[in-house]
Amino acid sequence: MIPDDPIISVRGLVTRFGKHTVHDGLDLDVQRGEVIGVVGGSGTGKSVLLRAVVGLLKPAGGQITVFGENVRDTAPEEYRRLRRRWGVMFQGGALFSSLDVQQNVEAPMREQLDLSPQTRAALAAIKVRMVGLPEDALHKFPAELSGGMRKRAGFARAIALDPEIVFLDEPTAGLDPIGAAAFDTLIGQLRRALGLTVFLVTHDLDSLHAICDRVAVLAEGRVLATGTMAEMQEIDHPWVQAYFKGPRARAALVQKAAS
Ligand SMILES: Nc1ncnc2c1ncn2[C@@H]1O[C@H](COP(=O)(O)OP(=O)(O)OP(=O)(O)O)[C@@H](O)[C@H]1O
Repeated sequence: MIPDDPIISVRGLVTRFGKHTVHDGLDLDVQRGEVIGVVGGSGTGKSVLLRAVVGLLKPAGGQITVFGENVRDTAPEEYRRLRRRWGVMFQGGALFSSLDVQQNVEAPMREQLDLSPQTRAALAAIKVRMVGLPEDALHKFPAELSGGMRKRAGFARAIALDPEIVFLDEPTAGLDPIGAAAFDTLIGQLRRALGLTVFLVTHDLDSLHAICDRVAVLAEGRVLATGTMAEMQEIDHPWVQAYFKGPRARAALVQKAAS
């Protein structure tokens, strides 16, 4: 792969559930090392796009390559090898409720790597520390954690295998503004420290301002526009105007200017 190739490339993606077409010829490129924020109205297919890119959902058409490899048509062993290079945090953290935090973080390691229990435990402890959880969180079950701690634990699991890309589905949803800002800071810090590419599905304008290099707007079954937050101001589309120039957008801008 030549270095300037996109790390993720989606061409002509079509996804359907029965007669309902979610994506109808969607194109998107993500460059290595960038944080891209995927936004769009409810039900426009942001999570479905994420699931298609990581190979959890079979599209009706189009092509998706990650690291230059075709995700859709890989052999199981090849897909397993690809999956090792990315981490996913689904909505709400999506932890296994019957496993404690250490076991949750170890889960991808058990599946993908042949490590001794001691090494796994040591690596899980490092990941938990990296996401800012206290050491005693390791032996807590998801139900014993706050929403913010659960998200951090989900993030620790997403980086368990030292991925090159992390996919985060609405990581700040449901957090109070202080917790959400702290989570944005964490994403920014880990992105810099680990050289991550971040595919971030979000509704959170503050997150877009704080950590995204570029935004991709989903509407009408495709990516309507991509660009910086400043470039979004210039897009002449009713949803884009309402979202990026509405009262919440102005509040987020004021907050950014003050920070
Ligand atoms: N497994 C499924 N079976 C049937 N329909 C589905 C399935 N998953 C998603 N959909 C439909 O696909 C559309 C897009 O869903 P998706 O979850 O990607 O939306 P979204 O943009 O992430 O929305 P939100 O911002 O509300 O989370 C919705 O109409 C949803 O009902």
